[in-house]
Amino acid sequence: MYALEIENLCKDFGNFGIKNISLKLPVGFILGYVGQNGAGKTTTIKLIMEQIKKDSGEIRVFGKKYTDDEVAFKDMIGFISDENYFPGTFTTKDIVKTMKSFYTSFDEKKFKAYIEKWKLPEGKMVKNFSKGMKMKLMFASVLSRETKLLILDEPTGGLDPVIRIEILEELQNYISDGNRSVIFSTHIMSDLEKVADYLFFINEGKMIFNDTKDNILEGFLLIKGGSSELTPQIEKRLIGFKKSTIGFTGLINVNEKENIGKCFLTEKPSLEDIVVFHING
Ligand SMILES: Nc1ncnc2c1ncn2[C@@H]1O[C@H](COP(=O)(O)OP(=O)(O)OP(=O)(O)O)[C@@H](O)[C@H]1O
Repeated sequence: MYALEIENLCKDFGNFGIKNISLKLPVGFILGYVGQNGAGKTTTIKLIMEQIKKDSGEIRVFGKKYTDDEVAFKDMIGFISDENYFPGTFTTKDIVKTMKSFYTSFDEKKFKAYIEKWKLPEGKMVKNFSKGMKMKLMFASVLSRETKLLILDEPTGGLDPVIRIEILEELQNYISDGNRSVIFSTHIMSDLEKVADYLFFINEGKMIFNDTKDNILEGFLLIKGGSSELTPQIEKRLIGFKKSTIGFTGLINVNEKENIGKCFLTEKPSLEDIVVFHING
């Protein structure tokens, strides 16, 4: 069984669409959902959460569809978006009251421990919290429930490096018993390098690649050569490239190495290189 299984998911908005997306996230792992602004990350997340209706396809969380049992489906999921979803006038006390009324598994003691650990002010209204404090508050509320899958839409965007690292550590703790999984969208490649086990790269609503992070890093090579070496034959083998005054750098599939000849310098790409050259290509 998979923590999250998506099969042939489609949603057409007219000028944009999610086009036949499929993915499988095994239990006990973290998947990074990557793509440019407007690539379709939030739309995919909203489709999983049934905040918008899909046109076709199947979505299962731990084997269950939303339509099997809405409450049980939502109970399994902890959702965090990059925007605070608590009313601005709420204090931590109001959050406890609300969470208790919605979720039987909400553990007030655990919540209070997070509030203390992260030094979140108890009397202050949420609207007066900083961005990092609001994000920690959402994490505290979600992590104080019994969930199996965290779905996070840019949870670390706009946060300082210290808070980002704390949050990434929480994600690793969350999956450490091997029974839970995380999917998170992000633009921050260093966060993916730190914690993601799997990567899904979406562009213009379509899947570009989807594999373990290690396979993706091993699957491509950077090649470097002089300007005159960038012949049309070489160019067509490149996934993407950039030119400089003295030469070019391009990305190839690792199994193209034999076909491009030996005159080029090769280097292992970073995740950022892989993503950027795919987009430029
Ligand atoms: N309800 C809607 N109706 C019509 N178009 C929509 C709707 N929701 C999203 N879109 C379009 O879908 C496209 C993808 O948007 P989405 O928010 O999924 O991108 P994203 O990858 O999350 O981008 P970002 O990184 O900027 O958050 C955009 O062109 C957006 O305008």
